[in-house]
Amino acid sequence: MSIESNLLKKERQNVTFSVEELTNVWDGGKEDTEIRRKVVKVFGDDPVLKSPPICTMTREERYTEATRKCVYIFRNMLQKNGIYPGSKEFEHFWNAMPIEYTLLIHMGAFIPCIMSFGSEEQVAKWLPLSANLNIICTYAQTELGHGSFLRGLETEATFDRETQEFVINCPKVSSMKWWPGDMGLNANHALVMANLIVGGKKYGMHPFMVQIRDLSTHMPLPGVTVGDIGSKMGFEAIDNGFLYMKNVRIPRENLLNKNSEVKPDGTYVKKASDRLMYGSMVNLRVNLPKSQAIDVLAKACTIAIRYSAVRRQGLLNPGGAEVAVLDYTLQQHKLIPQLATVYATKFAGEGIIKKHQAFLQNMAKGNISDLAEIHALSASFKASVSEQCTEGVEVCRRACGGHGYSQASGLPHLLSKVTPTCTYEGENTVLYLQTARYLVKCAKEKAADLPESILFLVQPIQNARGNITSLDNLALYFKNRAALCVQAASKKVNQMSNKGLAMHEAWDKSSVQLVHATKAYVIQYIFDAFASFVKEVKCSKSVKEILEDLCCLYGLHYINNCSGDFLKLGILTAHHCNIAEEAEIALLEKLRPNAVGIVDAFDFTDSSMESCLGAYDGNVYERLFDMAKLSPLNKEPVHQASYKYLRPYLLEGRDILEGAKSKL
Ligand SMILES: CCCCCCCC(=O)SCCNC(=O)CCNC(=O)[C@H](O)C(C)(C)COP(=O)(O)OP(=O)(O)OC[C@H]1O[C@@H](n2cnc3c(N)ncnc32)[C@H](O)[C@@H]1OP(=O)(O)O
Ligand SMILES: Cc1cc2nc3c(=O)[nH]c(=O)nc-3n(C[C@H](O)[C@H](O)[C@H](O)COP(=O)(O)OP(=O)(O)OC[C@H]3O[C@@H](n4cnc5c(N)ncnc54)[C@H](O)[C@@H]3O)c2cc1C
Repeated sequence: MSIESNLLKKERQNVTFSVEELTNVWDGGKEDTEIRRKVVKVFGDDPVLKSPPICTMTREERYTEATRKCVYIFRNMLQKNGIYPGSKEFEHFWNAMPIEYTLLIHMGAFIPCIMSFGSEEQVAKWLPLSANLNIICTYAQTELGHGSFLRGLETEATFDRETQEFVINCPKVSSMKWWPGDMGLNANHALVMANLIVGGKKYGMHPFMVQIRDLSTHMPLPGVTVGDIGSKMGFEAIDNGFLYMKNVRIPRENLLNKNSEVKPDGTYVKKASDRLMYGSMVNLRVNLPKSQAIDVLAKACTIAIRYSAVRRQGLLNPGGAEVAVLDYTLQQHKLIPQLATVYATKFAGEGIIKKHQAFLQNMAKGNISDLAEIHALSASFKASVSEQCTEGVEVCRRACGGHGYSQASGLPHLLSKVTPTCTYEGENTVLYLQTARYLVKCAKEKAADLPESILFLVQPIQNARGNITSLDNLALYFKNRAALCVQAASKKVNQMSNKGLAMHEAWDKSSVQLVHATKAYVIQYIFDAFASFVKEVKCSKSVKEILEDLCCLYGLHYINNCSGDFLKLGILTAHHCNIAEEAEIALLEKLRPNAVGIVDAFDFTDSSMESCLGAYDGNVYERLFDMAKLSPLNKEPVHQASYKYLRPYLLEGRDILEGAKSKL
């Protein structure tokens, strides 16, 4: 056993709680852990899913491998192993997926869309075809020229009454669909969001099923120009695409018509609120943060904390032995708060998923009264979590020094996976502004008209009592800050508009405060949800203590990072801030011996991380060396490029050196 492996073994001996029990809490119960492990094992044991490490493959190889594996998974594996939508196993299968996958938009965005936009007959037609991969469909909303401002989308679907068809056109280069995943190479259909035009009248954005490739040859159909948009910062395996359509004709029945319909005579019938057109985005904003951001930060923490426990660098005591970098308070201050973020956002996110499920059940009965609340909550939650996780992964990467820059650490891959969560499914600033719009409206309402999650906005400010670092008091500081920030931002908008500025101008000039206030609102939501979870969870005293400490750390770290705000608003005094700073350092010291245990409890397999720094055995140096040997550049002892371009000068050098030698 290497020295590094021994060091991790010792760390594990010092852990003061049951790692297995914390894993159960993380998974949602013992039974869930068993199911997750069963699914992970099925995937891990299957030889068809083995590939070379991703950092040794080209983009084309990565796309090919990911597509090969996903077709096998969705067509064979899931059915063979009883992993059906709606089953507990299905909930865990994204967790077991290979490190790179395609068909995510087809399975994760298109299929839910067909269920929410399609009539019963349309669902009966398209769902089995897509579930069996007989068709591959992308979600084509964003265009080259517009992504955020959906009323600006330019693609048109014009009704031709004679032929009972819609004619799809992208009038300009800027109107072509750009970015959708699975679209460039794999998709043969696209769910196209286009402006409906009937009899010269525009009815706004509607969803249309458009076939874009021939089902036998896979060649683009007439009028369709489609392809991959090229290399990106990450997502190398995914064929994000462009789609340019000129006079592409589709049958009238291909307008997904659960919410609105065009009759054969051209009559437009609206069956439900326009807002439901945005429902697919709410669905993804609720469900994506866990797999695409929170789990990514959890993996980055696992890598950085295990590595920091084996990496020896420098001395704490002059004359003493070299210490693990995790023993430095500053390293703890970088990494342990990231662990707190993982826990806080995961448990707060579960609350939002439950709220969304309740909303969907009500919607099925025709009640959409909670739509505004769930939209505001999911928009700001997605924005805040993606920001916190992106910043956290970069902190973890840099905390690994030089090796964190190497693809072999797995950290650059994680960073490039989490960064676009700030952009896709709604650019974060745009989403914060959506929530701000709701908060400003709520700030003017009477308490009786508000949902419980927002009541604090209009209630009198309460003073904290007793221990200033108790979870109850921390929750109160966050609530008071959110209420004061939202009230101040609303007041600013009103004052400017009272002074004569048009409402849109007053809004724009107040937008910095509005986004700030929205961030304050969502952080109070996350903290409150995590603190409530910690209070209610049934577990041993030792595991509860870990959770309480992480929750307290999440609150203190945030407060200490923006104490100016709490001071400015009169929520905390300078004396409180000093106590909060000391309390954070004390918590870091307390959590340090359990840090490896806490990341072990995430229970990631080595193959799910592909990291030389983060493997369970801690054998970092040998793994780095083995991975370097696999680099395609090391295939031959002499690389053609060095030989071809450098050799003439090397020969000159040789002659000079040999001449020099002979002169000596
Ligand atoms: C692993 C990789 C996975 C990658 C998956 C990525 C998939 C994608 O990225 S798909 C593309 C996603 N695109 C987006 O999310 C676009 C983001 N843009 C928006 O959401 C815009 O803010 C948008 C469209 C709402 C603005 O539209 P606009 O018509 O100007 O709205 P606006 O006037 O601000 O609001 C109109 C009303 O609708 C409401 N509303 C807006 N969005 C929603 C929503 N999603 N749900 C419910 N209500 C909504 C507003 O609250 C407002 O209500 P009210 O009038 O009562 O205040
Ligand atoms: C990896 C990836 C995958 C994607 N997958 C899909 C997909 O499958 N399907 C799909 O349809 N799309 C997809 N997209 C597109 C994505 O949804 C859009 O890029 C996103 O919605 C942002 O829109 P935009 O690019 O137009 O940004 P822009 O809106 O142009 O943003 C540029 C800047 O303008 C600012 N800005 C914009 N509006 C305002 C405002 N009102 N007030 C203040 N500031 C503002 C933004 O904050 C930002 O700083 C994907 C994108 C990526 C990166």
